[in-house]
Amino acid sequence: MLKVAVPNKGALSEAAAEMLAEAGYRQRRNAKDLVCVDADNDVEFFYLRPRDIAIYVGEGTLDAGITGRDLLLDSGAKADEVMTLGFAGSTFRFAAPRGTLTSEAELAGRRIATSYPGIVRAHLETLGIDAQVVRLDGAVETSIRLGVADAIADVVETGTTLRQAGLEVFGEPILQSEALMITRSAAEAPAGMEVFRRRLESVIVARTYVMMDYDIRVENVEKAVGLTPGIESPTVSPLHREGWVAVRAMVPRDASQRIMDDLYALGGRGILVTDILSCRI
Ligand SMILES: Nc1ncnc2c1ncn2[C@@H]1O[C@H](COP(=O)(O)OP(=O)(O)OP(=O)(O)O)[C@@H](O)[C@H]1O
Ligand SMILES: O=P(O)(O)OC[C@H]1O[C@H](OP(=O)(O)OP(=O)(O)O)[C@H](O)[C@@H]1O
Ligand SMILES: [Mg+2]
Repeated sequence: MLKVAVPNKGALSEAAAEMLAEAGYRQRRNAKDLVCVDADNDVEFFYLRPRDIAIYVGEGTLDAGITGRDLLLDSGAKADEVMTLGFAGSTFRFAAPRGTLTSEAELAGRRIATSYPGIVRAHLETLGIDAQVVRLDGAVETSIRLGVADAIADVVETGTTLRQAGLEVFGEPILQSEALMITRSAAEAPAGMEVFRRRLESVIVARTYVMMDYDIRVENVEKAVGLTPGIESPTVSPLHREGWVAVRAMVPRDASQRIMDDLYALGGRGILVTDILSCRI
């Protein structure tokens, strides 16, 4: 049975469970359950602290996991990104009280609070800066006011938490993070891994693309297909009406309105957009 680690709480947990459910996997009913066996699909899900997931996968105790790139890098575990999952996007950045620090060089000799000491130490080393790293479990934004640090390095999404704490980012972003599927480095894929990967990929594609159908005059079909090239190649079928064809292609969801405008301007009519429920491409 394939063993998969899923975040049991925090920013990744709900979106990960939703994605797995959409991929047709059974998920726990109760937020306190630690394990959920999906016997029909031959997968066992383990609900673990997001921070621990890369460690289990890196050790080979579990076959695959869902975690954040920042957590994977901070852990130093021997696990690799298989694919990005399209949620929990964030930036990892230095911040300090407004108007105090303006560049990384000013961190020399200061205290930096973070829940990600592995990333911060490695980054300071790359920059050649000697500073003290103070490891905290969370809510690091408060640490400066409470006097244990001069700056922080933390996850920033909207920036609301920083603003509320009177802090502002400075220097270059340390890294871009997002949710990932990870597996053990250099391990042979166990049975069922490829099916698991494909199912997650199918959810991402179904979320990212929509199906577009339209009718167009034959003489404009090449131009129209240029706007809707699809993933492999669009389907072009004859219409009963002389001189017209019907075209069907997958298009990126976020570009669909613009593509419809362009198709309409080209003479496309009966342009329909539908959701893709699931797919294999
Ligand atoms: N506001 C956010 N927006 C997007 N991603 C976030 C946000 N906060 C955290 N993350 C991401 O979620 C992942 C895990 O963070 P999370 O805060 O859920 O775990 P944790 O801090 O270990 O647990 P907890 O906060 O429950 O103590 C990381 O990859 C992080 O980048
Ligand atoms: O830029 P924002 O949109 O405000 O989001 C970023 C905040 O979200 C996370 O906190 P979380 O709720 O996980 O608390 P924690 O710091 O205790 O982990 C992260 O650690 C930041 O504090
Ligand atoms: Mg957190």
